[in-house]
Amino acid sequence: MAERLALFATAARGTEDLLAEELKELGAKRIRQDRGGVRFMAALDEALNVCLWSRIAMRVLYPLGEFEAPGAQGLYDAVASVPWEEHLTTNVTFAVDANLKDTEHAHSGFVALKVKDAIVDRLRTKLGSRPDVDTRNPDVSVVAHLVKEKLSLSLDLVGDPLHRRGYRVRPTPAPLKENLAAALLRAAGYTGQEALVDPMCGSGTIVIEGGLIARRRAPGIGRSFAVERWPHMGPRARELLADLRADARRNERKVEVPILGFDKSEEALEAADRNVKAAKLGEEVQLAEGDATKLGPLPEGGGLILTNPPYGDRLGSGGQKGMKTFYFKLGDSLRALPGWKVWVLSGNPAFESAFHARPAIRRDVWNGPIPCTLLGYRAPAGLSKPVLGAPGESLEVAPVRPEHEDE
Ligand SMILES: C[S@@+](CC[C@H](N)C(=O)[O-])C[C@H]1O[C@@H](n2cnc3c(N)ncnc32)[C@H](O)[C@@H]1O
Repeated sequence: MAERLALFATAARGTEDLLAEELKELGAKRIRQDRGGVRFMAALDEALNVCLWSRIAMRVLYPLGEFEAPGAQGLYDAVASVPWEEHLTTNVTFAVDANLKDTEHAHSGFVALKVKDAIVDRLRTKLGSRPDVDTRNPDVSVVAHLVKEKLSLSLDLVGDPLHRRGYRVRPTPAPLKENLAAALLRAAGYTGQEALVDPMCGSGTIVIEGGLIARRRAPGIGRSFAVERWPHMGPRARELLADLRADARRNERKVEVPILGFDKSEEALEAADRNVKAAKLGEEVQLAEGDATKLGPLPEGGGLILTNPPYGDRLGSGGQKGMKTFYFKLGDSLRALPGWKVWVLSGNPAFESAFHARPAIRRDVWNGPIPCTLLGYRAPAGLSKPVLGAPGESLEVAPVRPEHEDE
C-alpha cells in the first residue's frame, strides 16, 4: 500500500465541516476537523487530487512536527533539530512564512529570520552549502506557527494559496475569496444542476465559482503547485499530476443551467466580465446591470440566489439606518421570487432583522477578519414553479414594516 502522508488543509473559519465533507469525497482518510482546517491522511496521489480539486481549502500543509520552543535559542534549537536535508537541497529556493499568537516575540519577521537561520546552518553542516531564499516564488515554503512557546513546522504543498485560481484579473473593493464563495455554494447545496443568480455579484466570484462547479472543472486546473518543485517528491508529483490533470480535463461537462450575475455598478460589472472571461466561462455566465432591490423576472423553474450584499455605508445612503432600509427593500424584492432559495452572507448584524424573513439555516463564517453570518432562506416545498410578482410566498416572512422605515 502506498505510504500515507498526514496533512492539514486550511479553510476559512466556519467552513471546516464543509471542507471535511469535500475531502472525504476526494478520497482523504482519517479526517478530523480542527479550528481553521482539517487534518487528514492521504497517499501522494490523493493529496495531489486534493490540491487540484479542493474548492474550499486554502493551503495543504505537510506537518513536520511540533516542538517546545522557549525563547529565541529554544526556537533556533527546535528548528535545527529537523532533518531539513530530507526536504531541501542546495539547488532549490525556500522561504519561511511565520505566524504567531501569544508569544514573547514581537515580530513574525524575527521568528521567520530565526527559523531561516537554523535551517541554513543545519544544511551548511549536513550538505556543505545552503539553498537560496526566494520570498516571492519559493520552491519550498516552510510554515512556522508559534503559539506561546509551542512551534509547529510544516511544508506547504500548494505554494500560492489555493483560492488564487488565476481568474481574478480585475478585483473590486470587497471581493469574496474564491474558496469562501465555493464553501458558501456547498453550504447552500449547489451542485451545478440548477439555476444560480447573484444579484449583487461585484467582481463575479460567486457566479464564477458556480460556473466552475456546473462545468465540473477542477479549480486548480490552470495553476501549478509548489510540491511539483520539491527536490525529493517533485518528480513523482509531476508524473501523478499529469494524469490527474488529463482526467480532470475529460471530466468537464456542458453547463445546462442559467448562471446570472447582476450588479448596479458599471465598474463592478466590467471587472466581473474580465474575470468571467479569464475563467473561460464567457458562454456559461451571463452578466447584466440590475438593481437587486428591483429584481426583474428570473428564469423559470427557480434555483438558487446566493449573494453577499454590502455590509457598510458604501452606498452613501445614511449609515446604519440607510443600510436597514436597503436590506428591507432587498427582502421585499427577493420575497417576490417564489421557487428560489435565497442564501445571503452578511457581515452587518442589522441585516437579519431588517431583511424580515426567518432563516431556515444560519452559520457563522469568517470573511477574512470579518465575522459574518450565512443565512439560508428556503423556498417552501411545492413552490417549484415561480409565480413572479406574488410577494410573500417564497420566504418565511414576517410581513411587518420595520421600525426604521418611519424613523
Ligand atoms: C460586498 S460586494 C459583493 C462582492 C462580490 N461577492 C465579489 O466577490 O466580488 C457588494 C456588491 O453589491 C453591489 N450593490 C450594492 N447595491 C446594489 C443594488 N441595489 N443592486 C445591485 N447591486 C448592488 C455593489 O456594487 C457591490 O459590487
